[in-house]
Amino acid sequence: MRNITMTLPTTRPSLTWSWKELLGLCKIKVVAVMLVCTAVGMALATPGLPPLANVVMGLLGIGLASCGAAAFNHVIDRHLDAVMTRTSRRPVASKRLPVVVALGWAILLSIAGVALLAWQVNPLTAALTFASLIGYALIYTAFLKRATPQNIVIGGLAGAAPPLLGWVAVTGQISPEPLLLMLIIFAWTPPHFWALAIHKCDDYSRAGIPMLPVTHGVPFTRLQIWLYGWLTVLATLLPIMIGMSGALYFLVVLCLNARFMVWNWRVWRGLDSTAPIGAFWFSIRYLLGVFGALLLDHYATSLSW
Ligand code: HEM
Ligand SMILES: CC(C)=CCC/C(C)=C/CC/C(C)=C/COP(=O)(O)OP(=O)(O)O
Repeated sequence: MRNITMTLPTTRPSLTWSWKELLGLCKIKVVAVMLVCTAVGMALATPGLPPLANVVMGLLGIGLASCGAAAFNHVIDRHLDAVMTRTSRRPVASKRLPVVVALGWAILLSIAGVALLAWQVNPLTAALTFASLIGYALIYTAFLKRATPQNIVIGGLAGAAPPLLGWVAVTGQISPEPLLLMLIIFAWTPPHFWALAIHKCDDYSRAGIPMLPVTHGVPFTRLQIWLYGWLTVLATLLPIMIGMSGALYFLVVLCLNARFMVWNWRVWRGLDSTAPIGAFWFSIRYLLGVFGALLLDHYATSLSW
């Protein structure tokens, strides 16, 4: 009797855990923040409200493709993930989910997302989303991540694409404004990620991944975070300089930038061992704050017309 109860959970895999594991491949929280940036790109693309169909289908398609890219990352990185404490409990790395199932899920999500965009939104959005998917799932994950400490800088282009994708989903064309929004995320990625990489340096070292703190040391990485922090601050001021955003955005971003740079300063000066992980978590609130301010300012200006 005791034997039966102990073996039941492993011999009877049910659909319930399968769905939970499949969802676990999607990096839901990261994709959710990306979709916020996508939605802001959509909103800023037009003076009034963007067409509802483009918004719904665009967010759905870009969301599905991003989840597909994340699932590919879980499959390709399964051996590295298994070695790192932060990632070893992931579904494929821990062998709870078969590789073939995860791969099928990644392909299904990616095809569904890109096809939906091509069919219901426009071909340019589908093409750019596909390029971002390849950029993250293949170029970053399978190649750059293992090859160079600049992996996240180059790979950051794919992660920075969401506001451009949102803009193109509404207008059907690429313009300079969404490229500025992309630049904000692109410059933000190194302070976002290298702060975590310092905190998890031993993990990356053990897995043999050439992240900057592993290859060039923690003090050099702290300096890079400080410098890219300033680049991010400059990038957030560009929408004001070109007249895309106004006083409300400026005020919010001033406060956010001050806090962001205090965190980056604490990391740079190496004041305490908790600064890097604190800076990492703040970076996410910061990005949401900057994009929230862009949205608020856009509609505040529209309403006052
Ligand atoms: C190449 C670019 C990027 C790299 C290398 C990177 C790296 C990471 C890593 C390693 C984590 C920890 C994940 C975990 O423990 O599960 C993380 C978390 C996170 N990242 Fe990034 N990231 C990048 C771009 C982005 C972008 C573009 C966004 C959003 C627009 C984003 C939003 C987030 C969020 C919201 C979390 C927290 C997830 C959670 O709470 O589980 N990241 N990032
Ligand atoms: C279509 C489109 C916009 C695609 C972008 C897809 C996407 C989910 C990008 C997320 C960026 C990210 C979390 C990188 C970390 O990967 P990592 O492998 O370094 O981190 P890990 O060790 O936590 O897996």
